[in-house]
Formats: sequence, C-alpha cells, structure tokens
Amino acid sequence: MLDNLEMIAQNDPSGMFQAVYNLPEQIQKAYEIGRNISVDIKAEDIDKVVITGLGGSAIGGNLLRVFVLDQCRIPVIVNRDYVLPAYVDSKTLVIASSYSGNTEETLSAYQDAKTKGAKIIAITTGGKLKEMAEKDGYYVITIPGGLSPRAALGYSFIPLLMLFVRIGLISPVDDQVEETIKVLSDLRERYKPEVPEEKNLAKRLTLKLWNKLPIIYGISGTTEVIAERWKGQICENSKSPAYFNVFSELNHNEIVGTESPKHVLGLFEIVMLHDTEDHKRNAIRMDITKDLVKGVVSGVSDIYSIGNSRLARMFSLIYLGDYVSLYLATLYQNDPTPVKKIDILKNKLAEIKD
Ligand SMILES: O=P(O)(O)OC[C@H]1O[C@](O)(CO)[C@@H](O)[C@@H]1O
Repeated sequence: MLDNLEMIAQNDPSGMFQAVYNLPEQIQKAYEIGRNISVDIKAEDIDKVVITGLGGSAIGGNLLRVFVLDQCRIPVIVNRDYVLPAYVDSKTLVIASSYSGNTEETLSAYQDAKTKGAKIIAITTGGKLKEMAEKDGYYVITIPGGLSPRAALGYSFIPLLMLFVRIGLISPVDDQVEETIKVLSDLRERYKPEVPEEKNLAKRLTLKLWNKLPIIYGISGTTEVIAERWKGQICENSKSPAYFNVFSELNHNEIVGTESPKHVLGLFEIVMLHDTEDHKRNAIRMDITKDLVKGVVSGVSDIYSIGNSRLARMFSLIYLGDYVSLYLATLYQNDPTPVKKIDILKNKLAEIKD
C-alpha cells in the first residue's frame, strides 16, 4: 500500500518528504552556521542556561538539554511559557529560539529575559525576534528560512550544540556531527518511498500504527525527548493523535491504567525506543512492561538507535519517527505541511488583545 509512489506524491504537494530527505544536508549547513558563531560569553560568566521556545524549537532545546546531561556542569532548562522563572538573572544565558521569529510566547519570554537582565542570544530565521534582538544589541544566530519549523530541527539544534562548545560547556562535537550525517544519509536510502515495504522499516512500522493510537515510550536521559518528538511529528504531519511517556516514571502510574476499558486499550500500538546508553534498570523495566501489556494493547514494537556517537544515535531514532509520520499522513490522505487548526487558533488569539 505504501509502495504506491503516486499516492505519496499526491499527499505531499508541499514537499515535506523532500525536506525530511534533505536533513543530512541541513545538518551540514547548520554545522557551518554553528562554526561561525562568535559570541564572547564564557562558561564562567553564567551559572545556568534557559532555552525558551515552543513546538519544534522547544524540542531542539530539549534535545540539547538531554544531549549535554553527561557533560555540562550547569543546569540547562527549557522554558515553554510567556514568562521565565524567577531564578533567571544576570548569570543566566537565555536562548530565545523561534524559527519564524514570531511566536508570541517566545517574544514575551524574550522581553522578560531583558527585564531580568539575562545574557541573551536569539536563534531565528528573522521575524520580530531578529528585529528586536538586533535592535537591543544581542547576538543573533540567523538560520535559513523556508521550512516548517518542525522540519528545521537541524537548524534549531546543531547551532546551539556548537554554541555550547564555543562557550566551553561541552567538548567538541565535530566527529559526532560527521557520523550523524553519514548515518542519516544511509538511513534515508532505507526509509525513502522508493524502497518497498518488506525492506523498509519506516513503512512496516507505519502499517502497524495505522488506524491505531500510537503510544511512544522513551527512557529518561536518553530517548525521552525523542519520544516526544515522535508524538509531535505524528500529530502535526499525520493529523492524527499520538501520545508519549517516559520510563521509569510511567512504571509508577501509567502501567496500572491498562486494565479497562479493553476496547480502548486494544487500539494502543506501543513503540519502545531503545538506546545503548539507557540505564540498565530502565532497559529491564521496558522488557517487564512489555510482558505486562502484551495481549492487552494491540502491539508493541522495539526500535533501536543506530550509530556509535550519542548524536548519531539520537538522530537515527528521530529520523525514523519523521518518516513514519509522513507515511501515516499518506495513509490518512493528509498533506503533512499545513497545520490549519494552529492557524485558526493563532488568528483567533490575534483578535483578542489584553
Ligand atoms: O519555531 P517557531 O516559529 O517559534 O514555532 C514554534 C512552533 O509553533 C508552530 O509554528 C505552531 O504554532 C509550530 O509548528 C512550531 O513548532
């Protein structure tokens, strides 16, 4: 069914498949942008980093938070609100991340960062954020426009990673970026529409999730944000629901909610994301949980990261989720690009001034 290339083309008039296919090139360009960052902030000038953004931009920040967990000696926090926490001060680096540069919560948080006297860096394609940050004299990392924010994860994540290296918060990542580009370039030749179902993991997994409720499980400290990314991509690209949760937390509550109602649970199709750096006890928890829910839910699939470096493994899982969300969109006959409900919401919000 997913081998019908004409059907895929019809449901992707705006080229989201192409944007996903181009992720390795995007990461290469993002890396070059990152290498040219020339801020004069030093690690000793700051005692925490707050990345403020929404949706795809928040995911970029959140991936960074997890990526640096084993190295960075100061807290990295992601803020998705109009305001920043009270602990933001002159020793805080606030990174305002908005692909469009016009997301109202991010613009408001940017103003709050100014009021609180934080050190500020903006990452954006333009919009009001770039205008304000340049006028206020803050450093702006300008990334290329023309994509949906969720298709620009390379641009919203890699330059921030390079910024962390530049500031001295983490060690260089050049080899990891290189490996990531290689791994993704290989994976796209395995996941692309021309590869038939029997050889294409992305298509086979999509067929399991089709007409079901995808539940994506990650593990704290490794795949937690990737599970969230899968959920977001399925919702925005496929226009269908999906949920995610994280081990071990879900073992302390969600696991109990698997007895009734049976007809609803029977629609749950679980995807468990695995990584070589998962805490051993969490890996065991995943196995036990699988046994506990088998026969109750529709099915459980185990997906393993590919590659040696942390970065390559992270992106290998993200990439599969991106392709799955596009194939699901195809099966539901939805164009992955437009997000009409968000547009309606934004228009209604614009009518209401406070
Ligand atoms: O990166 P931006 O442009 O601030 O957008 C944030 C999020 O807002 C949306 O544009 C929708 O409101 C998402 O698609 C996006 O991920």
